[in-house]
Amino acid sequence: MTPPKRRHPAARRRNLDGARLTAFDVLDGVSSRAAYANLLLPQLLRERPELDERDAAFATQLAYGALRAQGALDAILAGLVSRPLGELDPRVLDLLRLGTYQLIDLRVPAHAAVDTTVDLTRAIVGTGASGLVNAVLRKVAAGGAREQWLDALGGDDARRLALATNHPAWIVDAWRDALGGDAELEPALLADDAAPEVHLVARRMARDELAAESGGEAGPWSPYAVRLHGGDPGRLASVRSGAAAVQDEGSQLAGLLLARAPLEGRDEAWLDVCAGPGGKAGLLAAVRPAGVRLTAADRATHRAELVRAALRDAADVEVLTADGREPPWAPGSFDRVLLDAPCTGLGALRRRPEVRWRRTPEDVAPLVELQLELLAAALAAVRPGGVVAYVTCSPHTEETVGVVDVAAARDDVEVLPVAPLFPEVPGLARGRYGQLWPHRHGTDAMFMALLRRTS
Ligand SMILES: C[S@@+](CC[C@H](N)C(=O)[O-])C[C@H]1O[C@@H](n2cnc3c(N)ncnc32)[C@H](O)[C@@H]1O
Repeated sequence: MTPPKRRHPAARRRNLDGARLTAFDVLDGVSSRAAYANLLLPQLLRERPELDERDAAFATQLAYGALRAQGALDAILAGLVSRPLGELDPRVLDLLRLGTYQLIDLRVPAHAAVDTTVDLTRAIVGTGASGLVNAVLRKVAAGGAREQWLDALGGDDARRLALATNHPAWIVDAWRDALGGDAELEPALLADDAAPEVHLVARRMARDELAAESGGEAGPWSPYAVRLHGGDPGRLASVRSGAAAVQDEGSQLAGLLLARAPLEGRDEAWLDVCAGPGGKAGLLAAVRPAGVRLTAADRATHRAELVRAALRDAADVEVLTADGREPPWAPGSFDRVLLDAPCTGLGALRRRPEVRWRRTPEDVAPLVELQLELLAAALAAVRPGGVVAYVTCSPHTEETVGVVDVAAARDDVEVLPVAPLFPEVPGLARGRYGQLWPHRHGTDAMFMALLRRTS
């Protein structure tokens, strides 16, 4: 006898609001499989052609918004659920976050936000959980919008700033420290929380042509940058062909730093020691003078493969899978070395909405150790007189100024100030080093330093 078919809740998903279901699937992938929202969401949207442009935009707003706002959402929910949030079924917690985000941030009318979330809960988790979700979301709705909720949650100014700007407290502290005080802290954090514009880089085409093709505008700092206000850059023929690529304008400046560094003597061999997935290597290959050979390495095989793909049309390049600390190249082989070091990524949070909650202060020390080793190895890889550009997509003082100051203290190393190489970029100097900020420059918070081997 065939056993009776059990109706799995997923079978009822068909009748659900597609945008909200997709947003839930993103939150669920992030919580249960440590997925990256910026990779998972586009994949789900491709797999669900029934979602029109408006649905896709709403799913994106919901998923990214709820992930960014997780700190405030959880602070609200913790006061309304009798158990610690960590003891809830993770799917129920994600559904509560989605509903709460709609109520306090998007101001979706209570009946729509609550009813659709209860429907999702019934279909995905079961009827038992839908009662809890209904009761909690009604209390959220009764508490008003985000401002009222933040007032009700109370706490000191630091907690309020962290909740209001959607950052964990330790990241707020790191940004305050890097900015040198409170004066610009709130605008900086708000800019770090806002959805970024898409920036393109014109690698093997004129920037004007790229602007015309994409409908974007020339970026203010990099001579290769075009900024887009919307649309899918993957649809552009020049991006498909590799003549252009998506790249934050700050990352473009970090690559240009290496190319612009003053250098005496031989200038034939450049190295990008942490090159994967190949963004900066692609720009370096395009802007290097004729006769320069570019070597690009990455420790991870799959990242080195991505570099190979990014450089597929470039002549005189070599891509290696190599650990920059135990390199296959001889000491002093290169004239210019870019070290775009692995880091916490605290300066690129606006692109990866969930990363701020995944990172912890304990991540910093092991990264600093790696960064110090890689920087020492990068300095060994350049000839006397050669230059090393040290770059991170984080403003955290320990992995930026802290790391470079150690190398700068050596007798055979001299610091070359960054800001004079970019006279067109105001507010760039961080002492002798350079620091871009989303609220000042509309870029990721990239840190840049330039060192010369003197002997
Ligand atoms: C910030 S990413 C580089 C981004 C890249 N420069 C770009 O613009 O596309 C850092 C890279 O360093 C690589 N990495 C980490 N440790 C390394 C090591 N010891 N040697 C070489 N590469 C390493 C990681 O695999 C990662 O791809």
